[in-house]
Amino acid sequence: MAMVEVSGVRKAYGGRTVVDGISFTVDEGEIFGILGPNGAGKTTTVECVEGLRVPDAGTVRVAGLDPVADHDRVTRILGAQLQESELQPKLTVGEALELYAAFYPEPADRSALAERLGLTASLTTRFAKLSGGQKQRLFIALALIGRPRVVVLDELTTGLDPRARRDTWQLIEEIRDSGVTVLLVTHFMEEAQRLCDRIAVIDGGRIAALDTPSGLIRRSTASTVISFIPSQPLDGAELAALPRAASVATEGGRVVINGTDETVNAVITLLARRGITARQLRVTDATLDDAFLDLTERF
Ligand SMILES: Nc1ncnc2c1ncn2[C@@H]1O[C@H](COP(=O)(O)OP(=O)(O)OP(=O)(O)O)[C@@H](O)[C@H]1O
Repeated sequence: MAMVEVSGVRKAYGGRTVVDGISFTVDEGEIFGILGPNGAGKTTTVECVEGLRVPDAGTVRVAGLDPVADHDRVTRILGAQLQESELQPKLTVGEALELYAAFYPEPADRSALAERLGLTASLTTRFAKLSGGQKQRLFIALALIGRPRVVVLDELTTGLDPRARRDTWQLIEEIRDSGVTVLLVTHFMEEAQRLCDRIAVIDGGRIAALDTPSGLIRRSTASTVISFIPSQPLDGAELAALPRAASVATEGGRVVINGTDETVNAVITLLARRGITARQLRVTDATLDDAFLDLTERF
């Protein structure tokens, strides 16, 4: 079942279109990622899903409900992560949980939620004194306090150190495992690749691609990376002209070519023809990072 349906949504600010006909559905129980460069229209899109913004055209449904017309019912189904500025610095973790629990008719058990998010020891700590990771865990707890069926997490791990980020990823997976659908806005390829079942790549207010992480890598023109140190210098233009070569770079004597299997075969043939040996030859799958650059540049 589709938990979120976005269909032909458009939004302009002061005559400038920033969301230009976006459509996607998020199935119940999946982690759906929205990935895109700065200013692509990601936040505007999810704010339409949350009912915080009204689309100029198109429709949004959350569990079949209109987030604007059925705002109260949608608020009970959808948990949104707060922005930092929305919490009083003097509020303690326990008080914040109590305050937000009061908004819902059947809130989650506060102490169980605090325990699950590793906040039990910080219940009496004021918001201003929490670390970045603790703040993010509190925001997740507040998004879950109403026992939502879907949560929207917008750039949740920005500013966290690598360990806190990985801990947060684990939490997001646990949320999904508990049956909650997750709509995740992120800048981090590694995060999207690790967590998301499907990803919509948004660029310039439009969907540039929508697929599983491995599907996105496959569909990019740069799904394979071949790199080696040639025994003699090679002409970059000649390499760039090889079949399906998407990019060619030289990094400290090492030639790095993004392309497809066809490119790999062509490189090997070229080297053999020239009698050039390739030292430290490596052929690897491209990462989502490579695919993202390729997909957003092409769009
Ligand atoms: N209330 C507003 N009034 C005018 N312009 C806005 C408003 N909100 C957003 N914008 C502009 O709309 C564009 C899309 O913004 P949005 O926040 O949706 O992008 P984003 O993909 O989430 O970007 P980022 O990754 O930088 O957060 C940006 O150019 C932004 O400056």
